[in-house]
Amino acid sequence: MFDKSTWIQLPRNVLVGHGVLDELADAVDELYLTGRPFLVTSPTPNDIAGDAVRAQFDDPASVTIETASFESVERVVAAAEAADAGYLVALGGGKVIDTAKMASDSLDCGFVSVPTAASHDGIVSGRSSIPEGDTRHSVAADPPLAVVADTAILAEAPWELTTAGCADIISNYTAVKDWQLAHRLKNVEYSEYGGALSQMTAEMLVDSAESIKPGLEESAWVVVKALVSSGVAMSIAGTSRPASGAEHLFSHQLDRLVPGRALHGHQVGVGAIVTEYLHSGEKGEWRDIRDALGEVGAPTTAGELGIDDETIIEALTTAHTIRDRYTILGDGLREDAAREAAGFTGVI
Ligand SMILES: NC(=O)C1=CN([C@@H]2O[C@H](COP(=O)(O)OP(=O)(O)OC[C@H]3O[C@@H](n4cnc5c(N)ncnc54)[C@H](OP(=O)(O)O)[C@@H]3O)[C@@H](O)[C@H]2O)C=CC1
Ligand SMILES: O=C(CO)COP(=O)(O)O
Ligand SMILES: [Zn+2]
Repeated sequence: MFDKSTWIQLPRNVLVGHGVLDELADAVDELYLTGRPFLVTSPTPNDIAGDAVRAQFDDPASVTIETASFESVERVVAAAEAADAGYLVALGGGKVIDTAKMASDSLDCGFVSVPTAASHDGIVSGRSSIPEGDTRHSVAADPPLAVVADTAILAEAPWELTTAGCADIISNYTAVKDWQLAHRLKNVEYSEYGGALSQMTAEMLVDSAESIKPGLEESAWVVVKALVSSGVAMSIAGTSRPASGAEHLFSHQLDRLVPGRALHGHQVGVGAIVTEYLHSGEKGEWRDIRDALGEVGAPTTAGELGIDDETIIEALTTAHTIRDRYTILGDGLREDAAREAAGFTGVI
């Protein structure tokens, strides 16, 4: 008997372009949402666009969070319940969107994603990435009902946020390789569509790398479209596997060892250089990854991340413990192998 089934959830409206923030209320109207709008944001995004969002709604309520954590999710849920919120509007970077995504799931209400930085591919994904103690959960959560990505705001954000988004996309190369490896060795379910879309998204971004330059709004356009596409790949796959492999485990471990030191996208990019070396060896494609990162202006070394060599080695040798996700790291990278890989690739 044929017994496969799948449920792919995607946003209904995706608005990307100059000034689309002004169309937020129209995009929300189209969704037939009812009740009081509740804005979830963080300090900088609130300063940049909080008032512009609030001005479009009657009687909005809001909360500001500082970290992506289960405590923040609980705080948002409690504040939204107290405000009798009908739906959430997430205005900010990855931590705000992940927190609002989980809170809306818990509140059983819809949410709308309004990214202020083209820094990560969680903008439309059906996953939340939340750290807890020694581990980091990739939690299934309904994706946004709509995404409103104003390229005027994204282009004004510090350039490093955009290069972090590029690196999060470039890391799809190694994430897909890890997923295919886990499929072959551990029979992990693999989605051809999810894998192909993720890989194609990385290829298209790298092919456009020349046009990704600071000060050009078109760069924000190219990058945010790739981030949307990568998020769709995760939604198709029903897992973050298309966009998160060993390079992400390495970055999550860095978040524990040296919290807040470097951006998520920058860390996963440097991680991808090393894990590509582990996949394909000295003559392999790690140079292509490094050069693609370099071309968009993302870090390629520990020094550029502002992280010392020993912390890089500790993260590489312990990354496999972060979660039960089989990758090229297997049951752990030996310290001498980690030094060889990071040294040969020039990461340390
Ligand atoms: N769910 C998923 O599928 C995915 C989730 N992620 C997660 O997303 C997070 C990374 O996202 P990222 O956006 O890098 O991290 P943050 O949300 O922490 O944002 C990074 C910094 O940028 C600031 N900021 C945001 N917008 C602007 C702006 N327009 N101008 C100036 N500063 C701005 C933030 O300010 P402030 O401090 O005030 O917030 C913050 O200091 C990680 O937690 C990662 O795990 C990443 C990829 C996929
Ligand atoms: O960052 C992600 C994809 O870019 C997903 O994060 P996780 O590794 O927590 O699933
Ligand atoms: Zn990522």
